[in-house]
Amino acid sequence: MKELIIATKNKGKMKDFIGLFEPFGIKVYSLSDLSEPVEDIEETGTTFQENAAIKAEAVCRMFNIPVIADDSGIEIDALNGAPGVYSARYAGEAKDDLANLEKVLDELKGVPEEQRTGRFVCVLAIAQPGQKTIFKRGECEGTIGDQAIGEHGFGYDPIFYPAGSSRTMAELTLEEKNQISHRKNALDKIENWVKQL
Ligand SMILES: O=c1[nH]c(=O)c2ncn([C@@H]3O[C@H](COP(=O)(O)OP(=O)(O)OP(=O)(O)O)[C@@H](O)[C@H]3O)c2[nH]1
Ligand SMILES: [Mg+2]
Repeated sequence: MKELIIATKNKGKMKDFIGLFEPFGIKVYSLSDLSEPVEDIEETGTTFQENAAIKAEAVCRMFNIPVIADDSGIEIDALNGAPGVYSARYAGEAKDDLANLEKVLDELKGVPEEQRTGRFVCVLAIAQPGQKTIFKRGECEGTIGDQAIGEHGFGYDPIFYPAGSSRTMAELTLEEKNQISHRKNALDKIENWVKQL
């Protein structure tokens, strides 16, 4: 079976990726799956693209093989695009999914439904030895609810209604999320690269 390293330690992202790469017959490994421990990579960028590049290129240099990184987040229009690039740490360095979504719900208190629009964004970076890094962006439009509903997924999934859906992203099965997500939409754009692996 073909193998690929994803430069992430996020278990929720990895679940998505395992499902997304399975149809290609590719087994994906996160940085937590490797026998050599990889130190946390500091995300010093101010854009998804910068952070995706930092993660993919650092791990590509370590192992000298092609690596994919995902930098992602949720942009909420009524919050001027926040949490955006800072989604993982919105409520503090602990990267606490529940605290993050509660902070968003708090900040959106009193904001009417039609103004609760936003989107998930995913930028994938492919770093390959001796080559320029490639970037592809995927988005998933939707609205933000007023309470957390659903057990699947991670992050802000329990408060995010994909456009046209009466269920939150966390009420969808992994297979359903993987048909419409920002991650799927970004991965579709590198399908040819994935197929030639
Ligand atoms: O509900 C969600 N469903 C998703 O599908 C999703 N994708 C991203 N996010 C949010 O954005 C942060 C990524 O930040 P991020 O790209 O810096 O990753 P991270 O720091 O968690 O892990 P790593 O990949 O850097 O190791 C995550 O923690 C989440 O808060 C999502 N939330
Ligand atoms: Mg991160």
